[in-house]
Amino acid sequence: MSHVEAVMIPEVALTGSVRMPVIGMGTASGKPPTDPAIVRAAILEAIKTGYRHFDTAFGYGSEVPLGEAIAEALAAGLITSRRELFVTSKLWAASAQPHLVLPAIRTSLKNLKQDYMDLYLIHFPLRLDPEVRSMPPAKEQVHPLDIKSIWEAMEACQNMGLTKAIGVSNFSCKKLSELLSSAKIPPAVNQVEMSPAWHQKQLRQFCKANGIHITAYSPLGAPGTKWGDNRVVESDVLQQIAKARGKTVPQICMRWLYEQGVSVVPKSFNKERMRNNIDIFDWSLTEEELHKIDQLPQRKGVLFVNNLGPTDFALELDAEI
Ligand SMILES: NC(=O)C1=CN([C@@H]2O[C@H](COP(=O)(O)OP(=O)(O)OC[C@H]3O[C@@H](n4cnc5c(N)ncnc54)[C@H](OP(=O)(O)O)[C@@H]3O)[C@@H](O)[C@H]2O)C=CC1
Ligand SMILES: O=C[C@H](O)[C@@H](O)[C@@H](O)[C@H](O)C(=O)O
Repeated sequence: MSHVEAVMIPEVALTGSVRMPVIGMGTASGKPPTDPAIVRAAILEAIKTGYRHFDTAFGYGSEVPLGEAIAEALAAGLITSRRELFVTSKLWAASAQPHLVLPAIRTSLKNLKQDYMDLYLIHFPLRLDPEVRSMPPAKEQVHPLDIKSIWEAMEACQNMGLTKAIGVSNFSCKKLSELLSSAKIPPAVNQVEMSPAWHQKQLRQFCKANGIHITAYSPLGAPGTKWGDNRVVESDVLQQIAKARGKTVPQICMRWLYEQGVSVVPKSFNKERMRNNIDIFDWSLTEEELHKIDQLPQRKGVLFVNNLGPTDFALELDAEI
């Protein structure tokens, strides 16, 4: 494939007729968020490169620039219809109470300048007091999530046509079991950390058995962010595989994740790197390479304690698989 052509990204069927491109562009840049003008330009570049799926959240501050980039892409004829795109956003934990869900999705849609989103996720399995604006919150401002009632409100959003599908993020097998015991609409997706350094074998098995699709976040180990580190990009094993194949370590990560049957949301606002991350569809990993990745040391990288502080509640969430 020529390097000026857009890459065609395959899709996965979620629920009903909803199809999601298996790679989406991540848009989280931490605090303070990246300048919206830079985010908007990066998203436009991503659309030119072939990205059709965008992962945002109320908490990222990237909904507004994403909405602007979509409007600009339509005006410039890069896409002919909003329906060519797949947009995911997430319910911020300070809105994780049943009566706040509808206002929250409406706010996100207003930010996005859209009348529907494709996928709406509960961002975290916890609730914060509505006035919480920054992390870490005070210990008394953090509460368990009332999964049954919050999921009913999510189901109402789908039934009203405000989102095509609903799902969760950062949910363990335990939290998913609780949700499934009362859900009328099962979650289409669980978006969780997954990379060669955190394989999520148990959770993947559980999700497969229950028809829940997994989306991998921090697929490169989130190098250069406040919540990630360099252990994936600096892994000797991954570097050796990459060198032998004439690929980059991020490409080895992306291809490995794709071969595991999950979708992936890498974040890069850099033109070369965002293209590099999706150039993975015309080659595959060998049995031997897969075996080497299977043997890599495993450790969860993105931890609740980093956002909430080292409370018993955060430690408990981090210990769930
Ligand atoms: N649901 C949740 O709780 C969470 C969801 N997410 C979602 O997942 C997305 C991706 O995860 P994220 O945590 O950002 O981590 P990633 O593993 O995608 O890593 C992103 C970092 O890697 C750099 N990078 C990207 N591509 C390359 C490359 N080819 N070579 C070298 N460096 C590269 C980026 O910098 P640069 O931009 O300069 O290229 C950035 O610093 C987020 O943006 C967000 O949408 C993430 C965390 C939690
Ligand atoms: O400042 C940190 C950010 O808010 C971070 O906690 C989130 O961006 C999280 O990693 C996510 O992407 O969902």
